[in-house]
Amino acid sequence: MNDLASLRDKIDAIDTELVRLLNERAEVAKEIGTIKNREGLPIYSPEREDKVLRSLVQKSQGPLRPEAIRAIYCEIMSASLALEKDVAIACLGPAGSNSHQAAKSKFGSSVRYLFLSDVADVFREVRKDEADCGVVPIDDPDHGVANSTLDQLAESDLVVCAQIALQTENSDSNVAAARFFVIGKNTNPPSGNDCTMLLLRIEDKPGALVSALEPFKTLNINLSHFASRHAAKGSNDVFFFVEAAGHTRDLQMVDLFRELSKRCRAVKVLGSFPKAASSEV
Ligand SMILES: O=C(O)C(=O)C[C@]1(C(=O)O)C=C[C@@H](O)C=C1
Repeated sequence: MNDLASLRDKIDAIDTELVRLLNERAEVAKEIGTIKNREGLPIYSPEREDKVLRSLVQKSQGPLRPEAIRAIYCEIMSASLALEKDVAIACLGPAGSNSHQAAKSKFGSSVRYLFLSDVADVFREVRKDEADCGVVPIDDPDHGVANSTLDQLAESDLVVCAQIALQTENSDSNVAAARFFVIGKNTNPPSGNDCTMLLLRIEDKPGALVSALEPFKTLNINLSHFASRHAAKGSNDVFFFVEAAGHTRDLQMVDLFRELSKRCRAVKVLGSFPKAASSEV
């Protein structure tokens, strides 16, 4: 037998074993799905997916690149999700849009996608349980921050449960990352690698913002993103959206919220979710 044929025989044997193992894994995922459905737990577990991916990337000795491992496991977990429930993800259409691509890079090709025409509709479909989660833009290199998403987050009781970085190419062929949020109804448990999006409502007067940000410095909590919006018409308040390192259940977050509540008109937690993988940003 020539080299090529014998190497292909080897691959056939490995594939047979891989598919057997994948089906065995899928059976376990179905059992997890039965428990989750029985106990009313969320099917999508971003903190668990993040832990699985980080641990596999760390254990892998190559030659597969980390991005390849992430892409393969995105599809494996997508297939698990679809076996656990008829999972639907709402995003901005049409099929093939940046939002759809971002959603597919997180949820894979086994789940169902609903295409909506604006961000408010994505929030509405998730609130009505027509979709399990929604994917909405938060910032992109060409258009900056998506104000419609900030406005919906300020009003809505939905939370940010994951983020997605999508590499996009602009007209000058520069590659940059557009960021999207996954929104849902459930608060994530800690993954050990989280950040928290907060909305601070602050009076529009000198020194108010500096005072509100001071506790982050004192408690040594890193801030990674920052955006502002005027609160409702006729009000003299400004909304500041900040992304801080850590999870709301971290001990130092308790201290942070106590300090913030003294310095801000209102503080709203928009969600704690796993940080993007370093190769994604
Ligand atoms: O561990 C779980 O909760 C599962 O449902 C299994 C699994 C997986 O395939 O590993 C699938 C979907 C979840 O989002 C997370 C992980």
